[in-house]
Amino acid sequence: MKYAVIRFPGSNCDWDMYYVLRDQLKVEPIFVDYRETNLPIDVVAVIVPGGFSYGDYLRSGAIARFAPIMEDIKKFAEAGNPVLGVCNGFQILTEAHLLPGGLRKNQHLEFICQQQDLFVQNNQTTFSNQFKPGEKVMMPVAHGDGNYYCDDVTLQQLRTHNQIVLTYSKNPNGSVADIAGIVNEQGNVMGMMPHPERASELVLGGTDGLRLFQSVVTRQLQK
Ligand SMILES: NC(=O)CC[C@H](N)C(=O)O
Repeated sequence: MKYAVIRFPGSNCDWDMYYVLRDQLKVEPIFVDYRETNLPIDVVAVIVPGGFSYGDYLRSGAIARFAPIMEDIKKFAEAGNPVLGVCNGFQILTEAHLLPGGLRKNQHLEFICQQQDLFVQNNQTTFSNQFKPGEKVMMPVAHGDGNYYCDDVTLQQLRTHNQIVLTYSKNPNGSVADIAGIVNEQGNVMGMMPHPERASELVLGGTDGLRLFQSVVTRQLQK
């Protein structure tokens, strides 16, 4: 039962993620290099961590999506397995079309790094079942390109299928409909700009992020 943390050139939240999975969540994490073509057979969840893959050149996540490991991540996702992208991971998953929409430069064109209040809009997903509906939670954001955009038709689809999981209580970046995190229509792929791995220990200011990871474990134990 391994949790794969994918590493690209420029990933920088990989160790934070590994540490939280191992020491706080008590599951077995492994790093998987972007040059690999196959995920190890005993992987039960994939996490694409934050960072600046390929220096954010061209557009955040736009180069990483062509990395060899992405083909197998797509197959893994299509088979219904959980895939979570955080920050740059979210950007990579939209660029790879595993999630709809895209991430643009923050409206005010500045990098933001701050604690952020969020609302849980859907607590029925693989990634949010340990929250109460409408609950206010806190996780930090740290991004320059966190401005989620999708067209009106896509937004309507997101709403119809209950795919909006997290919204900002005070929109920090100009995201459409205050969106901070979404799932795909099947509900097994999630992308979010806030960093749950930086909110998984009291010493870091809170443990709301840990409950997001615990949601994944809970869902797996129910299988
Ligand atoms: N913390 C991160 O993952 C940063 C994400 C991204 N490279 C940005 O600045 O928007």
